[in-house]
Amino acid sequence: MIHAKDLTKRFGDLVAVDHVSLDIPAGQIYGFLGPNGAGKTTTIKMLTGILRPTEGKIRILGMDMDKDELEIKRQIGVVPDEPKMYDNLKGFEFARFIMEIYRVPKEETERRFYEICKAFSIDYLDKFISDYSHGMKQKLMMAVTLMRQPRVIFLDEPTVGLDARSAKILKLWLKKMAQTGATIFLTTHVLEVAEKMCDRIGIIDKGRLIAQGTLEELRELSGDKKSSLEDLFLELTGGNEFKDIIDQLGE
Ligand SMILES: Nc1ncnc2c1ncn2[C@@H]1O[C@H](COP(=O)(O)OP(=O)(O)OP(=O)(O)O)[C@@H](O)[C@H]1O
Repeated sequence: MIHAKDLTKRFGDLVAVDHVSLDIPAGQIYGFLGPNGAGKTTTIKMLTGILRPTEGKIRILGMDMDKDELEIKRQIGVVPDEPKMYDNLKGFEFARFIMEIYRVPKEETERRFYEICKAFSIDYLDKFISDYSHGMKQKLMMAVTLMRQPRVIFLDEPTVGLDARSAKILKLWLKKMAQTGATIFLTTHVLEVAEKMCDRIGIIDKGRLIAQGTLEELRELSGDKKSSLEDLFLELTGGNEFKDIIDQLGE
């Protein structure tokens, strides 16, 4: 469903994403982890057609990004870390606008939209988006994305800004969608989110995919079957310099 081969993005001399290859089948929740500036957002932007790769090939839902970019964009769902929305619209107007652009079956989608709003406690649809907090915008963006039931969904840091209840609902909703065959790609710094909900995890560092697999496979890679994802992550991305700092701090 999500397939990338040797995906690379250079910004001048900086190689932000360096020959990353991914193969994520239908029904899988894939967690993309990495330190700040590792290349997660740049990867998502390329996979969703927002940024053109310097090198590499992308296929989503069996379509080639070079040839079918518009159709891919019509079929996928994207929840960016900083959703850009129309400040001068009210929440329910924004939802209608999205329904029109994507030409979805209106009645059924509207019913699902209100069901999702209820689950996420979105009770501010008659207010202007300009008056929303970051978390309120994030939730509305999720609701208008999930109401379309896309078969492939990308979420950049989806739990940032969400309260504990909304984060829990989101996890359950995404799991339910994956069970019905949707493919979900999410980035997160919250290792607990990755540990609890992702079927497979990829770790990117300085643009390179340094490890990929189930939690079990990552544990085997480190040779310690009991490691937590936090230990594995720090071991893979930390280096000796980090260990020295931790030692100095007495951990
Ligand atoms: N438009 C751009 N122009 C130049 N450099 C960029 C641009 N976008 C990203 N970068 C650089 O590419 C690298 C990867 O950035 P990216 O935003 O993909 O990281 P990230 O893993 O999402 O980080 P974070 O966890 O902090 O959000 C960084 O060094 C960043 O400064």
